[in-house]
Amino acid sequence: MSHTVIALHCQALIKDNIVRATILVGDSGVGKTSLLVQFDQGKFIPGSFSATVGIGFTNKVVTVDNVKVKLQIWDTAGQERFRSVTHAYYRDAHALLLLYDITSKSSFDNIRAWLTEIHEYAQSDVVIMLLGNKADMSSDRAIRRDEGERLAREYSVPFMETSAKTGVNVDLAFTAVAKELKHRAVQHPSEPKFQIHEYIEAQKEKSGCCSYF
Ligand SMILES: Nc1nc2c(ncn2[C@@H]2O[C@H](COP(=O)(O)OP(=O)(O)OP(=O)(O)O)[C@@H](O)[C@H]2O)c(=O)[nH]1
Repeated sequence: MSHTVIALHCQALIKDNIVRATILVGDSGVGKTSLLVQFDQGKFIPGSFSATVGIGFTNKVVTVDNVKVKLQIWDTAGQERFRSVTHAYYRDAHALLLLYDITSKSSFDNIRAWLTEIHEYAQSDVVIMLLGNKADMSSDRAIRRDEGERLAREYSVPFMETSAKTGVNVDLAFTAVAKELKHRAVQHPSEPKFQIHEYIEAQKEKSGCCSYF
């Protein structure tokens, strides 16, 4: 087969474009903007913290099983005074990444309040993922990994620890969400139901991620 034919064949396999809105929420300073910059540009900008004002926006395409999933990612401001702006975006969100900072007990304690808000304003079938960010800062850790796991189990949501600084699990978090959204949109009858928890565990094992923490 010539290169041209192979290219055309591959293009034909990319059947659908799925566009899905994903929003990042959590207390101010937990690392939402940094996580998005790491996912989008593969870099971490250290230095002074500049809080998001209102809302930021980035488009990112993830190819899942030959289907392009365009994630429209909304980076919300964690500060209380922007909360009404954030609420307006919940309704249209297909997925929500909810972050706390593993070095901040208050950001973890506030997760229950965030989940209450999400259940009040978002669609009932929204995909939610809980992320414990700043996993590279193990010497300042205030929340053990098993505490994050337990909270996630209580709310039946997938969980992982991430580091926007080192990039650990950042791609995995967004890819797992994109896969779940793709499978919900394009589910072939012969395909078994996608299990996001199983996918995450299998990927973590493959990368040996968790020994980093
Ligand atoms: N060590 C470390 N620092 C991080 C990580 N993620 C973010 N930070 C730092 O934490 C601070 C806050 O990060 P942001 O990404 O601005 O936090 P945010 O959640 O977007 O904050 P708001 O915009 O106010 O809601 C910055 O100084 C970042 O450099 C991480 O994974 N590891």
